[in-house]
Amino acid sequence: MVKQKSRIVLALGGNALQANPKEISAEAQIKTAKETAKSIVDLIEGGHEVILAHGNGPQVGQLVATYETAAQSNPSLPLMPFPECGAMSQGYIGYHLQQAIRQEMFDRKVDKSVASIITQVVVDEEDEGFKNPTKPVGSFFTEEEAKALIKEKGYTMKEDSGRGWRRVVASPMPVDVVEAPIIKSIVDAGHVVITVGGGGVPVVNRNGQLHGVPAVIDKDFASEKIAEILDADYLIILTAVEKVAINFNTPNQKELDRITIAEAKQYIEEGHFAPGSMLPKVNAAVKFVESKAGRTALITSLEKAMEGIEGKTGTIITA
Ligand SMILES: Nc1ncnc2c1ncn2[C@@H]1O[C@H](COP(=O)(O)OP(=O)(O)O)[C@@H](O)[C@H]1O
Ligand SMILES: NC(=O)OP(=O)(O)O
Repeated sequence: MVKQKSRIVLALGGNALQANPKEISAEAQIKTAKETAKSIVDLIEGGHEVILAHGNGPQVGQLVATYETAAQSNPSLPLMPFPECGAMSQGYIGYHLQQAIRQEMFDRKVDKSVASIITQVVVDEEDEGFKNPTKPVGSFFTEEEAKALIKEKGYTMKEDSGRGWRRVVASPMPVDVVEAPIIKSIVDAGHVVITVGGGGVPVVNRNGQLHGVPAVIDKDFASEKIAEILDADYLIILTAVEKVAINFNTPNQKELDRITIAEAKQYIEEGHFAPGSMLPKVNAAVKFVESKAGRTALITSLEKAMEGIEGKTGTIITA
């Protein structure tokens, strides 16, 4: 599917960072990042320009909750706001990916550098997303545990795609990527960049000054935004499933191979994709393909990334 020497924005889903979503430890993430790096360096070795984005839902939720728990037992400890936790998550996830990719490139004698950029993403203060929290973060809970957390901490909690209950937070749409010129210069220089981690730290522009806001941008939409800005040829969203399905999790489930944006929009309208999980991926793919002629999006699993790129599997979204 992918032409030689393409510019590809690769959005890494949660399973590219933790094999087990219930275990959000540094050790587990380092191990998974090493596996993930292999698929990424396959692409780089294939001559493509790769821009990496990644999620942070489990990590940012864990960081915020850890500070809350610490402050409960010791009120002299400060709470850490969402934007700061978002920046921390970008830092340590980027560090794990950087180490893994650097090593994999070194082992394969690929002469490139890799760096992550703490990326700020501008959002609109009036975005409807601030009124209706939709972005699942942190760990999974049972319904009973979730109800206790709603009562005790005032969290908004929702069921997440049949996998359990999670805290949900505001998720405004990305408007612009503050560090885009630096990101572009790294890509143009032939190096590998990790950016818009966790969708980027959400900031609002008040009279020219940037202020962090408590929200978590969806990394699929932020990946789409940077893909447009960098004039990428492909947006590839890697997640836990090989293909997008209609009638998902029902006896009539049908996996989709190649769909047009018109078909994708029809399936969205019919409610086939779960909000907070598959829906933003399909919406981001549609937005990217619509943004300029010749752009293609692919949604597949990390394990099948190379086959997907060769056009052998995954769900391909074209004009
Ligand atoms: N229609 C659908 N087709 C395929 N997967 C779906 C669909 N609707 C919901 N899902 C779920 O969405 C998940 C991907 O979303 P999520 O786990 O939030 O992504 P990420 O990999 O970015 O963390 C899949 O693993 C699957 O469980
Ligand atoms: N920020 C974000 O979209 O994270 P996840 O992909 O982990 O949900």
